[in-house]
Amino acid sequence: MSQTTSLREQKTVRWTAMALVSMGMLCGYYVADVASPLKPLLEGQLGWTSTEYGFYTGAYGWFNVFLGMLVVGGIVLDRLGARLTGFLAIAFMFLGTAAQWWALATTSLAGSQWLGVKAQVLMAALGYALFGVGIEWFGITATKIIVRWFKGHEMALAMGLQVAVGRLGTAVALGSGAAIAVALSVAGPFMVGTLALAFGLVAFLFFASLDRRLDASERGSESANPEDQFRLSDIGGILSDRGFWLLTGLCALFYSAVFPFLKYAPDLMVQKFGIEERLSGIIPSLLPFGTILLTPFFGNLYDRKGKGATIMLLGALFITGSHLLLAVPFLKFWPVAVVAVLLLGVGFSLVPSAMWPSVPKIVEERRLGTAYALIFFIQNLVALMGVPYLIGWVLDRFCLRGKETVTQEIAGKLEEIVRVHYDYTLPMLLFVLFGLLAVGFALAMKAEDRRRGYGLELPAGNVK
Ligand SMILES: NCCCC[C@H](N)C(=O)NCC(=O)O
Repeated sequence: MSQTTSLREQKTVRWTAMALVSMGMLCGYYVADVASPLKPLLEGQLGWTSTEYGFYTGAYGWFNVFLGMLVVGGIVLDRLGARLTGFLAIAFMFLGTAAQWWALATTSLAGSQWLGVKAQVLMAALGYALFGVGIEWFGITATKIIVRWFKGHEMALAMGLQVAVGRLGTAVALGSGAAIAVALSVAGPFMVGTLALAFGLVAFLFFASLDRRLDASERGSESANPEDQFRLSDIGGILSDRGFWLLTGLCALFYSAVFPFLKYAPDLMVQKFGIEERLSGIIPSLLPFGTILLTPFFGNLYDRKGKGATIMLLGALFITGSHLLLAVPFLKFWPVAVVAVLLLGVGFSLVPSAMWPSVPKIVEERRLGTAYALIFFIQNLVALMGVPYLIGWVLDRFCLRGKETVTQEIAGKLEEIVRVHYDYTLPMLLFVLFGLLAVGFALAMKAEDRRRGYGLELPAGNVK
């Protein structure tokens, strides 16, 4: 069968496939980040501490790391294909979000403890952990789908756009989460997320039928050639590559400076810049909004001009500078926060736009699902589980400045809530440290690329 008759050669069809898959990303990222603007409300209305919030938000990685679900996901993807893995992923996200909705809405858990933890906190955490499996499986599946549909075409642009659609979900979550919670209840944003994921599932079923047609147009299955089948022994091959480890290190450190920051950014706006709780997600939402245009822009630049390793280095420098600005204690005016968040947005666009399309330059296609899963595994362990918990613990242990009881209107009623005050200097310095370490890894990656000739500085069309 000649390449020209394949369905992927039709531009409209491959972009339709990309759009359908991106719906899952949109809804998934909304739920992933919707708790961030709720932190002050979880503390004020439900009596959570920062450590409990960090415990809950770090639960994202529990099953991925401790049950090895990310590696299982990579193997399921490479052996059973993207359609089944994608379907399971959205189903996990849906169930995990419904569980979080229930945990925050029910009164039946009030006052109970499970394993020494507030039952409500643990139930919400377990829901988030299941959701975390789903969104990570979906992330690696969507990336592999893009490689399959776009290789030899606009691959970095498509990956950039897919990430950008996800970031739109984050922006909507940050911008609207607190307002929905104030209007309905603190569980309200999770109800919206559950409904959105049902929609994402339907969109993915449409994609699956298109993908089946792609198979038919190529008269084969997703992995028709036995030579192309993934083998367990391939894991050793991936792990013995220094370039793979440098990219993984950069990924873990870069995302440690960004994703956990997003979990605390609305609270930082309240605590340091004096922004009203209801509006606390607005400035942080500029971050994902900025990346919506910039990530595909830099992805397109990488496709056409190359310079992937340089783009990653620049991105790491931008995030370090931005966190430094936010760490300075006397810079408390909200325009400083806007500038810093915009700088962070540039960094948050530069690194992923070059990092994810660089993986196929380092790892063979048949090993890609597992390679992405291994990278995400380390990222989950460090950036999505360890660091969010660490920041919550640091806040409670070293940064508490006092508490007061205030009256606030919630769902139309006046209620007394507790307002907790923190000094965010130390957590921000930790984010600066992660940025600096990411710069170190980006420099080492650039040197390794020169030595091994991965082609990270070359334009598209040079994938091995
Ligand atoms: N807040 C969503 C977390 C997604 C984590 C995922 N492992 C990932 O890194 N995706 C790529 C990205 O840049 O969002």
